[in-house]
Amino acid sequence: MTQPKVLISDKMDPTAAAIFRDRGIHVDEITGKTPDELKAIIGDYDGLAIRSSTKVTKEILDAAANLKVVGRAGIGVDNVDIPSATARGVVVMNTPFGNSITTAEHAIALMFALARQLPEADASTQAGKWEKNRFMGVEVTGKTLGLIGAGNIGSIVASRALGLRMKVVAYDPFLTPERAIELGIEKVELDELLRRADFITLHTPLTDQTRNILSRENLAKAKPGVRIVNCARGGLIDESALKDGLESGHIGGAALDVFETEPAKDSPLFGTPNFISTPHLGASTNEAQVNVAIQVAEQMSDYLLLGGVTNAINMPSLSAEEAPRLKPYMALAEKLGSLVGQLSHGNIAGLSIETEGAAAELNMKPITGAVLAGFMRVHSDTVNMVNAPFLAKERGLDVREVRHDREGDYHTLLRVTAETKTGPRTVAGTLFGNSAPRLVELFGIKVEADLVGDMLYVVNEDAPGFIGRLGTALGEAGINIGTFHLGRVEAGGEAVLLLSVDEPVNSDVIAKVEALPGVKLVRALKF
Ligand SMILES: NC(=O)C1=CN([C@@H]2O[C@H](COP(=O)(O)OP(=O)(O)OC[C@H]3O[C@@H](n4cnc5c(N)ncnc54)[C@H](O)[C@@H]3O)[C@@H](O)[C@H]2O)C=CC1
Ligand SMILES: O=C(O)CCC(=O)C(=O)O
Repeated sequence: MTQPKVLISDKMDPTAAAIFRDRGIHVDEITGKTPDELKAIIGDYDGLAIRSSTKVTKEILDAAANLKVVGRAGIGVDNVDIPSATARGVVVMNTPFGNSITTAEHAIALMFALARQLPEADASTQAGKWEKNRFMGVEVTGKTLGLIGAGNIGSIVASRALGLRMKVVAYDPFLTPERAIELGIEKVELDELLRRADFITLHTPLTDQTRNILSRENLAKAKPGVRIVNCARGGLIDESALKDGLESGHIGGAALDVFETEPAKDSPLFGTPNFISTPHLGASTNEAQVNVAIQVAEQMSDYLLLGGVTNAINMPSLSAEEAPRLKPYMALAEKLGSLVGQLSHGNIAGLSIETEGAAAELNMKPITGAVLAGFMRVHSDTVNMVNAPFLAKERGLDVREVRHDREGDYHTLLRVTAETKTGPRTVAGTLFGNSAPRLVELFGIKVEADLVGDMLYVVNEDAPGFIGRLGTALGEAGINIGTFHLGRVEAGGEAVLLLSVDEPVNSDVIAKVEALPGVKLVRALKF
């Protein structure tokens, strides 16, 4: 295996680079590049570690010929074009918990800063004004905090607010009543939250549903004097309506850590009364940055070195411990998927993937991903385990997974059945010595073959002399046979031949084999 290369393109705690080096990965830390500069160098790297400054656009991904993984040292992945990454088979990972406490603490800090006008009071005091009567604050005790989004960060904010003796109401369509009880908060609809909250804090990702959630219309519904904190994402609040609300006094204060456009160097909100801002500092503590740096470097190294997948946005998880055990199964799965794909010519409406024996105890998602990758790679060489499930869904392929508890003929078995117009067609394989993939069933006929390199698949009437004629036809074309596998249901019936050959079989040779007496089907295969 060649040494993988990782680029760290945003400022990151040095622990990340140290971990990559310790694990034998070459790492370059090159920050502050323009998109064009990044495009020029990204082709060299297998991994890209980022925070929020690097924008991983389709253009960057198109230039990233070797890229396998993007690791976000943080939570939000809105700076990564996930569909393009998925289409290119690049895994995108984040570190969902490493900076949550820190960000929740920043929201609480901003809430206090608003309640007591700390930035203005500080500026005035340091300007020698001593304006004791100008700064009259409010207590938070007994007030209602409205949480929009009660996930990881929102629930930490809730626990801190309850500790401050606030009442907490939350709007989050995915918050279950049981979880709300567990958190000690009240689940409400957005309108009720707006009507009741003295403070509002936002903790949702930016999605089509949350964009502009505090729109002009919703801000108008808020309780007069409400103080608003946003440490989640710019775009959740209509910034121009927020400015109008602050100027009219309907909104008592607003603290933004995040802006519609970042870096926010000349926001119209600057200078508005009771407005406070920080430059996207939510995650900026020593503790959080060490946490996310360690996590991202470990996760990316596990993927690049062992195939382990943790916290991926576009792929199911696969632990670094499971990965080596699954590796031979994935090779078998890919070969079986590829065999079905090569022999089907696109006439397949669905695939059923079954495991039996030892295979039935394994995490099936990666196995399914590998079957689909093998199956679809027949038509596109950019398909891999990351994008195959998405492509299969796009194509409307019905994919089923079945685990069997029963004992079969083999200690471990993987079976792939294609639903074709002419009925189900099944191939199955096992692992010899727990590591070597072998085909053991081909469309109902028992065979035993290694699917490797160039191969020839022939269906013929089982009759004396056929094998000799086939050998002569291939020999005359200068094609050497490496291995020869024969299977049949009964003597004199239909037989299948699977040959490995030392060179590719071209269409002229296929035509010659097709012309042999008793031949029903010939296909050249490649693994
Ligand atoms: N300012 C900063 O430096 C940081 C900002 N963040 C941002 O904070 C946000 C929240 O992070 P986490 O709590 O870790 O995410 P999370 O995924 O744990 O929680 C998000 C919550 O939003 C809820 N939600 C989704 N759609 C909603 C909708 N339409 N209305 C109401 N609620 C909705 C979800 O159900 C979920 O409970 C993310 O956008 C993240 O990027 C995270 C870390 C640092
Ligand atoms: O890395 C940062 O400073 C930003 C963190 C953030 O916004 C996130 O984790 O979503």
